[in-house]
Amino acid sequence: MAVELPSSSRVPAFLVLADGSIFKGYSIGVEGYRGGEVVFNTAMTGYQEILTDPSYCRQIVTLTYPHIGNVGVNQEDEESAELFAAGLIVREIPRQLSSWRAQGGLPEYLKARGMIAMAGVDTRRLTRLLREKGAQNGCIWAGEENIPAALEVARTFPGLNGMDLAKVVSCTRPYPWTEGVWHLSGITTRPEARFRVIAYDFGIKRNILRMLVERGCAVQVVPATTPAQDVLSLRPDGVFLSNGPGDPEACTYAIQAVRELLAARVPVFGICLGHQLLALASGGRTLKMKFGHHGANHPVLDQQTGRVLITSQNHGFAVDTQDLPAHLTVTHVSLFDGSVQGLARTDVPAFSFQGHPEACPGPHDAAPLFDRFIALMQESGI
Ligand SMILES: NC(=O)CC[C@H](N)C(=O)O
Repeated sequence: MAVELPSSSRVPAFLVLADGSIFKGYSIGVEGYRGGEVVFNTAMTGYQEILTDPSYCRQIVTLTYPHIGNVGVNQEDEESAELFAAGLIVREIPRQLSSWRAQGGLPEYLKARGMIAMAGVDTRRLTRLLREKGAQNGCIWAGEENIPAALEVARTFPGLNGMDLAKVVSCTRPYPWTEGVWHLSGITTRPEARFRVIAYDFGIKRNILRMLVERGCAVQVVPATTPAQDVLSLRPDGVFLSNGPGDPEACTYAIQAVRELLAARVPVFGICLGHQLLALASGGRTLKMKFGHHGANHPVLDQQTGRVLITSQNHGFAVDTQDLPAHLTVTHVSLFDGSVQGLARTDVPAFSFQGHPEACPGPHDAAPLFDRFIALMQESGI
């Protein structure tokens, strides 16, 4: 049951889009304002994973599912140490939590972590607008109303095109991922490490690191700007390219590094931004999508097996299908719009996926792609 706060104690909040549209509601986070690109996500679960996914840096996220916060928050569901989204917009916040895993409520968490967020918004109207016009720049504002000032912030936000944000969210120093594998029983185990993997942190999510460790990888995470020679000098069995925010074309240093790694024939696996970087380093191109893919039920066709995978997605750029170089094979396509969802190099051991095989809370249909990376390292090591 949702128990609403008395409206007199609510701080007003509003969203203004660059096209002048206004959405009013009330604050469920801290007071202040932020500009960003407004995107909608259709997932019914995983709001905490979304807020802490570094790929949402500079994006204001609206969730189409109307009740957000029902299961509260807990430490284990964070995909990184920070709340990276620029803002959160929901229809309704239930005041009563129902989960044995909850360690606290969402509004308290948003406030403690300095997030600007609002509820009471007609998220269906907002989503329809974004679908029709495409992702919009906007300003989320919590506190005393000042529409002209918010409109100015929305209109001066430069947009994500050309923005290199991987460098902004990446770790600044290399570190080993030391966490073991937890089990619901409360026991933590550490599978024997058989492969040395270097993971580029362009905005890496913790569940990726967990899935690599579960499969016998010892993982060293390195900053986004690490030169390929530094990575190769560690003689890794494989290199992982993480997800991350912003425009992939703007990450010129990473594109160069991936090119050198491919030339060295080290096994490479890329997810989302990592997939786009693999394409760019291989001579492909990327483009900005109208409103992107953000959800947890996107059907993707595996062209090799004919199987359909239900996948989690979060991207606003995509690999251009036009003029793909001959050494890139399209392994997966979106059944929503035919966009490229998976690539493999025909000449060197490298492949990538646009969606999220690590999706936590799922779906898990694409998880076997991690096993494919293990197999690739195994074959290459012989
Ligand atoms: N989740 C991601 O890695 C997103 C990749 C890229 N920033 C995009 O929007 O397409």
